[in-house]
Amino acid sequence: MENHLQTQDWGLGLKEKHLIIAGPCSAETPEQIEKICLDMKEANMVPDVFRAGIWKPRTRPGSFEGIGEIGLTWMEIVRHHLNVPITTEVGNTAHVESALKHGVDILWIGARTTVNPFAVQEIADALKGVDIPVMVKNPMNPDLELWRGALERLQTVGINKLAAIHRGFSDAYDKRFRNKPNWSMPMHLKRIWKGMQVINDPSHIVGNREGLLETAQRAVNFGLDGLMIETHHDPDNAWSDAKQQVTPRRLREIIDSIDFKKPLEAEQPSEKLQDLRRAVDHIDDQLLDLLAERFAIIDQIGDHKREHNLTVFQAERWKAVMDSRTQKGIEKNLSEKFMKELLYCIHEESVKRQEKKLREDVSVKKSV
Ligand SMILES: O=C(O)C(=O)C[C@]1(C(=O)O)C=C[C@@H](O)C=C1
Repeated sequence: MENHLQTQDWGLGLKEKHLIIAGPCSAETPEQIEKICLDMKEANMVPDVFRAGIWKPRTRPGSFEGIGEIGLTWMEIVRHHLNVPITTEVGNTAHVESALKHGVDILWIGARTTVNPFAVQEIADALKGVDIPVMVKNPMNPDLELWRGALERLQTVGINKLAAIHRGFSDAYDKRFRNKPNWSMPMHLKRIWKGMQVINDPSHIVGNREGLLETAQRAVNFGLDGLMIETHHDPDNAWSDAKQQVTPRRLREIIDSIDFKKPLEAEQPSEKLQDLRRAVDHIDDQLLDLLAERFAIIDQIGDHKREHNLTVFQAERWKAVMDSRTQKGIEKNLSEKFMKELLYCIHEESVKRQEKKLREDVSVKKSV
């Protein structure tokens, strides 16, 4: 599925790269909305898009679950002061109807909704025939197909103005993050869905104010297309997500500290870069030849195992291979994690190849 419209073609006057989406976690009162807008202007931090949560999915009942539809009437205040498009999260058909009634410019689907194809389909059905951009946050769990599937469900009903948001993934053990980032997943999404822009949401990834800059910078380094950062005039007293919101002034500092890299595609690579890339091409060719050679030998070992009735998986040998190669890799300045992942991958392929041969052999025997 491709040929969706990118942010710069949404008809909202947005740019292509490094969109800044900011605003409070939740709309609380008209006064709060106005104060945030005024502080944004004062700090010279008017975002490209203003965000405000109206309905908040909370983990447990009892905490503030959003102000509801009335908050949408306050968005006129934003239009008056900032004159930028407005986005809010929708989690069901009623939210969609209400958001459309009040002229919300961009919708987003949250992680807790993306995870449920029934819910996404209901929202998509409610949007049939409507011309509105929709951004889809990654599901709670790192499941690329589920993320892609949600975008496809929207495109199938005719929503063509699409973008994705990486807000990290729930992780029961790693408590360094509120939602652990998985940088390879948005990059993978961009690879399989050409032109898909991915906004990064460092607020939900780090869950505090201190780590925002570092995570935002990493997102830019990984080539993501924009940032969504929760912004409140008085973060400590925010009604939701108080710990991770920043003032417009602080947001200005964060944005000014980020080193926005140039997109390389836009210009001709220098002579030096071209030389270095040629060297990489050459090494990759050699790597592939060596891998092909290794697997040719693996196939011979497979034949031998079949003839001598040996199991494909050889735990002791494999442990020795893993340990020695990992150690050698570390000595050559390759990370242990990388070495282990690479070796697992190679081993899995070896086992699959040998096992396939064994199966073929069984089916030949059966047919004679
Ligand atoms: O040494 C073997 O028995 C092999 O088949 C090779 C190999 C490998 O890829 O290095 C593959 C499978 C075994 O579990 C152990 C090692």
